[in-house]
Amino acid sequence: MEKPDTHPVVAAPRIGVLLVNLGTPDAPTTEAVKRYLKQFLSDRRVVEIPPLVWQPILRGVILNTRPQKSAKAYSKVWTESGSPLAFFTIAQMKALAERLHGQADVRYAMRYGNPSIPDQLAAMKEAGCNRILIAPLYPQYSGATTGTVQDEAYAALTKMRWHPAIRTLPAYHDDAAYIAALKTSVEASLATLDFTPDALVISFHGMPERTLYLGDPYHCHCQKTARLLSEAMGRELVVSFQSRFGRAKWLEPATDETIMQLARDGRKKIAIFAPGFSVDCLETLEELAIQGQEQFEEAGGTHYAYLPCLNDSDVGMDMLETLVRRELSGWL
Ligand SMILES: C=CC1=C(C)c2cc3[nH]c(cc4nc(cc5[nH]c(cc1n2)c(C)c5CCC(=O)O)C(CCC(=O)O)=C4C)c(C)c3C=C
Ligand SMILES: [Fe+2]
Ligand SMILES: [Fe+2]
Repeated sequence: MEKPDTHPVVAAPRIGVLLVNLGTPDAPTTEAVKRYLKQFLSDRRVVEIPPLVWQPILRGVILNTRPQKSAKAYSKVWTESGSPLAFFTIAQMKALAERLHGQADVRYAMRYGNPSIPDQLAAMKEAGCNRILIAPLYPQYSGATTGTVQDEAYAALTKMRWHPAIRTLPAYHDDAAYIAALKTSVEASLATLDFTPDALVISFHGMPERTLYLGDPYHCHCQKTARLLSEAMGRELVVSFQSRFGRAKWLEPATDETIMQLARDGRKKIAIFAPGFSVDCLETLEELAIQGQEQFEEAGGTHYAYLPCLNDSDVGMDMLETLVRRELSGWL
């Protein structure tokens, strides 16, 4: 390499915080959803079937059928500001940046779609961030969520000559700040209802059941969140797992079957919430709030309420600020 005339520019050092969520299509169209699902469902942390077997199924069947169906579902919850998952994640980033008073460069990335983790890490490095906290926004750890975010970040670092120091936010499924925020948020939402629920359902995104036996802690993390919240609230919570995908057996009981059974058992008024999602998204606003209500009423239920995620609420941001400041200790 030819020797340049000047020393390379070295930016003033900064602390960076990168909030990372799952990602979402760029638009509620078949094409955009297809692009998104192709990247998402090609992640070997998400679908643990050998690519030689899986890719022909994905490209031949799934990507020719599911995008159209999913695009219809997305269009029911899409807003003027775009996908709910994206705009709530951006709102969280802005609120956290404000709370950290310029002490850190706060950005966000998506594991699938845009902005990508490698692009954001490169931009932060360029801006001088030599210490970066990567915060996957998943309270419960799973290889398919937290694990793959960390894989992607570490892979991006292999392209950098001068690494920033890296910290990662651990799963916070049993953190007192998280449980307290959920209790406050759920109780505040319940107080706005014009009925008293006969049952309170806590729904987590599902995973293939075999991941539990392979050592993924996700199932235990969900159960522990539910137990701690139930103890904190002093009331029973009915645990279930939603969004089944594919033919394998998933964690049970399934949310749709659970709510229909509650109606059949005479529990005609229910409220449901999903604390495994940091922000509201397709899986909560369409599957729980819309489809869930239809299923419950078809089974004879009379009163149904979906309670929102923490999103960028004050109580949710108090919690996120507590977690982030803790991980930044010694840096800030
Ligand atoms: C919160 C944790 C999540 C886990 C665990 C998870 C596992 C998981 N998901 C799929 C397949 C799909 N998930 C989809 C949407 C989706 N999933 C999560 C979160 C978790 N997924 C979120 C936040 C979202 C919503 C995204 C949005 O844009 O709002 C979808 C796409 C939608 C659809 O076509 O139904 C698929 C597909 C698998 C296979 C899996 C476990 C291995
Ligand atoms: Fe999912
Ligand atoms: Fe378990």
